[in-house]
Amino acid sequence: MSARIDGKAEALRVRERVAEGVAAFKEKTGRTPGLAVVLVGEDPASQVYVGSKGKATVAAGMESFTHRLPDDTSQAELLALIDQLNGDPAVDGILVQLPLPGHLDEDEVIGEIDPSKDVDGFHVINAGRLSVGQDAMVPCTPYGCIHLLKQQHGDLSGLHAVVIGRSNIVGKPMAQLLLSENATVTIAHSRTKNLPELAKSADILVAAVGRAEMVKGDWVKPGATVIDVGINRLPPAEEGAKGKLVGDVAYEEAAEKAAAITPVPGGVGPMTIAMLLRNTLVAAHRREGLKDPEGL
Ligand SMILES: Nc1nc(=O)c2c([nH]1)NC[C@@H]1CN(c3ccc(C(=O)N[C@@H](CCC(=O)O)C(=O)O)cc3)C=[N+]21
Repeated sequence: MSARIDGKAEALRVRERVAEGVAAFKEKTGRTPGLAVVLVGEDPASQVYVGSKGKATVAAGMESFTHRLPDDTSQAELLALIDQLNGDPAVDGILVQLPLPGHLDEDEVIGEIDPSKDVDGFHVINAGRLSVGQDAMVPCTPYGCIHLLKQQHGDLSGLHAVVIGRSNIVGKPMAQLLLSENATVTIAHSRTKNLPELAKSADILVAAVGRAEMVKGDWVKPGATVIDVGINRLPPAEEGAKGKLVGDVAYEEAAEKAAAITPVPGGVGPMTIAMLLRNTLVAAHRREGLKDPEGL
C-alpha cells in the first residue's frame, strides 16, 4: 500500500502562509488584497465552488467580491464588467468561473482580463510567459500539483512524467511546470497509442482527462507517484441522493502499486483553491511593485 498524499492538509498549510503574507502586505501598503469572482448562470456545482472560494478568500484576510450574473448575460455586458474590474484598484485578482454558457466567447472573455490580474493564469500572455520561463500567473490546479510533487520528491530532475490530458487549463501548463523542474515529459491524450504501456513507464503519472476511474491499477509502475486531477461525480445510487465523487484514477487498485497517490476528494481540489489565494497575493505584490512573497 502506498502513502496517501494529503492535499487537504497541505492546502491548509499554504492558506495559513498566505494569511501571514496578507497580514504583512496590509502592514506594508495599508490596503487589503482583493479577489473578484464572476459567475454567469445558475449551475449548482459552480455555485458551490464560487461560495467556497469566497469563504477561503475572506479566511485568508483578503477581500472577496462576487459578481453573479444571469444566464442570458450578453458578451458585451460581461466584457464591460471585466473592464470595470480591470480598472478597480481594490481588485488584484479576477476569476471568471468556467465553463461559461454556450452563447459566450470564452477566449475573448479571458483575453479581456488584465494579465496582471489573471489569477487563473489562462490569458495567452500568462500561458506564453510560463512556456518561455518568465514570471507568469501559473494556473492554480497544475501549480497545486507541482507543489505536492516537489514536497513528495524534492528534486524531479530526470524523472519521467506522463501527463494524460492536453487541456489549456491543466495538461499543457502541467507539462510546462514539470519541464521547468527538469522532468522528462510525455503528454498523452485520447488518441495516444498504447496508453496503458506508456503510463506504466511513468515515474510521475498525472491524470487530467475527466473520465471517472479511467486509469487502472495495471497502468501504474510500482513505486510511481500518481496525481489525480479528475473530479467526476458518479450517478447517484438512489434518486435525490448525491453521487459519489471520484477521480480519473481507480484509486484502490492504483494505490496497491504507487508509492504515493492523491485521493479524490481531499487531493488536488483543495490545493487548487489554496493556489488561487496564493496567486491573488502574488498579483497584489506585483501590482504594488513589491517582490514576490517568499516561502509559499
Ligand atoms: N476559472 C475557473 N477556475 C477554476 O479553478 C475552476 C473553474 N473556473 N471552474 C470549475 C473548476 C473546478 N474547480 C475546483 C476547485 C476545487 C475543488 C475542490 O476543492 N474539491 C474538493 C471536493 C469538493 C466537493 O465535495 O464537491 C476536493 O477535491 O476535495 C474542486 C473543483 C475549480 N475550477
